[in-house]
Amino acid sequence: MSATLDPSSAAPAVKIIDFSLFLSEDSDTKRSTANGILESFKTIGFVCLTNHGLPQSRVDEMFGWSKSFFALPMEKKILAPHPPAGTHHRGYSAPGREIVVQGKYDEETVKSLRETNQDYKESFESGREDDPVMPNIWPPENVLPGFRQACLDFYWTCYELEKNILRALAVGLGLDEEYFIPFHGKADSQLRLLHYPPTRVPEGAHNLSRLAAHTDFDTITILFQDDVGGIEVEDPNHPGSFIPVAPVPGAVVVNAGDFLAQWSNDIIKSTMHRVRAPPGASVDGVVPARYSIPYFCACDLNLVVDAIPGTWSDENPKKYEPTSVMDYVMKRFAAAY
Ligand SMILES: O=C(O)CCC(=O)C(=O)O
Ligand SMILES: [Fe+2]
Repeated sequence: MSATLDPSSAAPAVKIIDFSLFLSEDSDTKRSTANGILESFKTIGFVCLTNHGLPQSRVDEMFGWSKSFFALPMEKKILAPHPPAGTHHRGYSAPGREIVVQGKYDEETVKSLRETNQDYKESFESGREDDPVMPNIWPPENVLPGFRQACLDFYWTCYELEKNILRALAVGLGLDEEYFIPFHGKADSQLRLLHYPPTRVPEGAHNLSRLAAHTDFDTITILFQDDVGGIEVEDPNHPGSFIPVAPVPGAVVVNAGDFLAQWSNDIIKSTMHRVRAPPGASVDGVVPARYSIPYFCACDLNLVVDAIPGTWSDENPKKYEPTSVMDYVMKRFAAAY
């Protein structure tokens, strides 16, 4: 049912679980698969799911749209500008320096990026079209015809997978399979397209950072990645030491966010992760581009949630007060931008 990515390492590698076993009709198989997923969330906060039911052709298509969007000239991409405030997290964010986008990588630039640990990426964020809190910001339709609809279609496809993973978590926690669904009924999620441009690695330099270590602050994140690699997860037993999550064809990487950790009274872990230019991936000193697509699943913003039943007891009391999702999420968005 499951395997580890790096059996030779003492670190608890991220488990690979065949999600079709949860989707099966057999209740024992379902339960043991759900238990495996929950166990991964409790130990390392990450799991890799194969056979998750979202057709690979849809994923490939979305990566195609992402490449087309990021390949547009800068003056077109900034027609969908991310607003200055992080609390309206939609639209296009350029890399810290335009020189990076234009592909002029001089050693000084790379060095200073590395020293300041500046994230070396560009992104495009979208959500559901009728979101009153964060309306979408699209490029004009004629800039990339079909892009808007493709993002929306993929968003709703991810929402189906989100609900199935939430069902597995509920079963793992011994709750009714539908427990988490009404908390995520509005689909207040966010689809993020990410492009890490090719990077020249100066001679002697190691471990170029593409995305600084952070935790996500949602319920769960579903990550689609290309085959370049580079995402790494902090080893819970050795803080400061990171474990690579190798790309598995057709799989998604799923991780718990801070909101779920808190909601679960901290029995589930939200683990630090980062993206680095994978060592050994460079060709003539240039690390290839990385494309990834995280889909962040959040609770409905209008709700107030209290600790999940079964995660607290007299011996292990609730650690947190009931929390307004809107307050929690907005504070984090404001701080992140
Ligand atoms: O690009 C990746 O694989 C990671 C993205 C990520 O962790 C994030 O956007 O929060
Ligand atoms: Fe993340």
